[in-house]
Amino acid sequence: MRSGLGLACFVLSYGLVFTGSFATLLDGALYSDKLFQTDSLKDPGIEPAVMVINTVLSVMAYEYPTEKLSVYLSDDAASDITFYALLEASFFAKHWLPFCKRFKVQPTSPSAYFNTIPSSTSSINSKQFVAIKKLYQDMESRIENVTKVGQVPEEVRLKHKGFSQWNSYCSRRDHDTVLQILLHGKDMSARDVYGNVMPALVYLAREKRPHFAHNFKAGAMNSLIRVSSMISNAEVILNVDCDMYSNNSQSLRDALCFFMDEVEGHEIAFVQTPPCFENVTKNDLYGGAVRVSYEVEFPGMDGLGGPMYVGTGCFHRREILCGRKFNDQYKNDWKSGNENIDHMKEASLHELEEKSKALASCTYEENTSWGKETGLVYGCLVEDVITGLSIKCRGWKSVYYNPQRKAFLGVAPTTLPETLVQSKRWSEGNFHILLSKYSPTWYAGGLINPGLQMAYCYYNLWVFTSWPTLYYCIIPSLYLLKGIPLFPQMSSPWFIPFAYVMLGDSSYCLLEFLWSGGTIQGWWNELRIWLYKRTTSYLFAFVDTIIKSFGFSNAGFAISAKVAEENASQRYEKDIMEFGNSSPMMTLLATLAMLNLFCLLGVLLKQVVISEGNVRICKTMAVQVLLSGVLVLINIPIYQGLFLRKDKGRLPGSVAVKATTLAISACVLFTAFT
Ligand SMILES: O=c1ccn([C@@H]2O[C@H](COP(=O)(O)OP(=O)(O)O[C@H]3O[C@H](CO)[C@@H](O)[C@H](O)[C@H]3O)[C@@H](O)[C@H]2O)c(=O)[nH]1
Ligand SMILES: [Mn+2]
Repeated sequence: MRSGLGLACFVLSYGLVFTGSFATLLDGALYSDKLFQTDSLKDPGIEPAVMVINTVLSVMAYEYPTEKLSVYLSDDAASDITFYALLEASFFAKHWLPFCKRFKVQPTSPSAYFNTIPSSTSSINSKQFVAIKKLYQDMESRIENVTKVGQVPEEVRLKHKGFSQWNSYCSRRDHDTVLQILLHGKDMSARDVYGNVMPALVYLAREKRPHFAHNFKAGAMNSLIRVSSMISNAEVILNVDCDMYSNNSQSLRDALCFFMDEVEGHEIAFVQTPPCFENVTKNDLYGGAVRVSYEVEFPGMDGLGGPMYVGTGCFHRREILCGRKFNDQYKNDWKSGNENIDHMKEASLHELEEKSKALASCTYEENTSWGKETGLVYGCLVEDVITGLSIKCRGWKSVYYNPQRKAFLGVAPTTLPETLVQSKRWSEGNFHILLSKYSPTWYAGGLINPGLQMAYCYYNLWVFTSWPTLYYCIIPSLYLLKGIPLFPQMSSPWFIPFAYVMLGDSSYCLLEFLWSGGTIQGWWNELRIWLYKRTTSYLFAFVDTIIKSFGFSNAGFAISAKVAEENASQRYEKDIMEFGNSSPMMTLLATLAMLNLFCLLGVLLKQVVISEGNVRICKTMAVQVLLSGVLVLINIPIYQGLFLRKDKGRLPGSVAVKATTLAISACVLFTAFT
């Protein structure tokens, strides 16, 4: 394979602290006890610097000609601690990269590597292993100390000119662009310990001002696209979230092969790898692995023009991301790429920095097509999916690349509230696409494959599934309590279609799940999450979208937490569900669980008291009993969380009171007045 293509890796980070405008009341309530408190520099933060640099180091160590590789870190919190960590990483990389090359290290994220390879069984020369591990641990503890203190020590600040850029810094939402080229081929000192060229390494915190929308991740990506076009202008861009690391140092070459394919390569805009997570447990309590999507749905879409762009672990062709329309002439157009930066060849690094800084200013995009036709599309909570769709509508295809050794591994949410908030963001974003300019229902018609149109709709219509699900969680149980059958009797032929749908659907889903590598317990857990997402996330996303469309609030990107406190992690490992707050979402879930419990208990009690025997109820209302029964069984973790557990992750007493009162009132009112 020709190794001529340049690659820019974008690592996106929100930095050490939680920032950004929180828009919705619902999110606000949900996050109030967890995230708002992290708004202090001393907090370990939701995206720890050590995690971020591990991502950076893992992509720097790709098996690829280093002079063609540049890595950009976007720090949306503009934290000097993250900058300090990156500076440390740039020194450590001088040892780490040659070590990875020499011993074919996998994964190339040092922390993941040291965690997976116990030193005793290592086949690697143990002296070198011990030495590099020590270097890493020393660096890690220095960074952790600085994070704990919340301040970079004065003597370190004085040693690197980059820190002076924080002199004019006001707050995370109000600061100049901070840009520092830490490693670059032009700089003779940017060599590893054996004197080899290293990949370029750039720190960027784009300018932010209170009165300018920063457009969250999409805004950060667009700044990176521009800044990198000045510094390296590589033809291919890879973007990785800071909570993922490269787990397969070959995957970059493989991905580029798709673009360079002589027959179809010219049609391909991006190559998406599945987001996989290293922290999902065997039975995947929160359904974080999204198995069926990545093992069944995405390969399906691959046959219809290619999968969606899902934001991380995706290789893009720069020009196409910047708005280029498809035409057949695009073939073999690779060489034209780097003319743009030829004129920069003579410039000094300082000049490069200054020129690039201007591209990350918050006024740069005014009256331009950035965020509309150029770069990532703004205004949608799943900026990636809408951007991918817009690219497809311009005539391009994409490729799904799912190598055996996963290309990237990340962190999935480890609590129920986080899972539900993330899913709310996704479903809200997807609903937004349905209503947007690029709606697959009308705009995309004729532009993309009808099958792909349907696939997009499948995701875009998520929010609507909340209504039937809520109906089935409430109404049949209430009618059961009242003694009114809603479904055909078991002896009636009309029962057959119901039985067919119930059995057919659940056994098909189960098989699909097992086939995708899951366990039976995992399927049951996923069924629970399926239910919880539909009754809370999707409902709240729907309501929020309506409220927003009347202009009452703006969309906000609720960042997913990346670290959990010690006890919570232990519970996570043991598959004990973590609730831990009294948000409206938790109250709603608890109320539905209590309602079903009361209805089922009520009806059983009636059977005992009015000794008509169990025969009648089984005959006339079997489906309702089954439905309530399954709902009660699936909600067992909620009952435990409400009444049996004492740890911090349980449901608070106030939720128990609210849920019980609401559920009893619903039962009483329903039986009395209908
Ligand atoms: O204003 C922002 C907000 C987020 N990010 C970064 O965006 C990434 C994704 O954010 P995260 O909180 O981790 O969200 P997830 O729910 O884990 O992300 C999934 O969903 C997002 C869309 O909702 C996609 O963009 C992501 O790629 C996908 O992994 C992280 O690296 C963040 O640092 C920014 O740089 N700036
Ligand atoms: Mn994430």
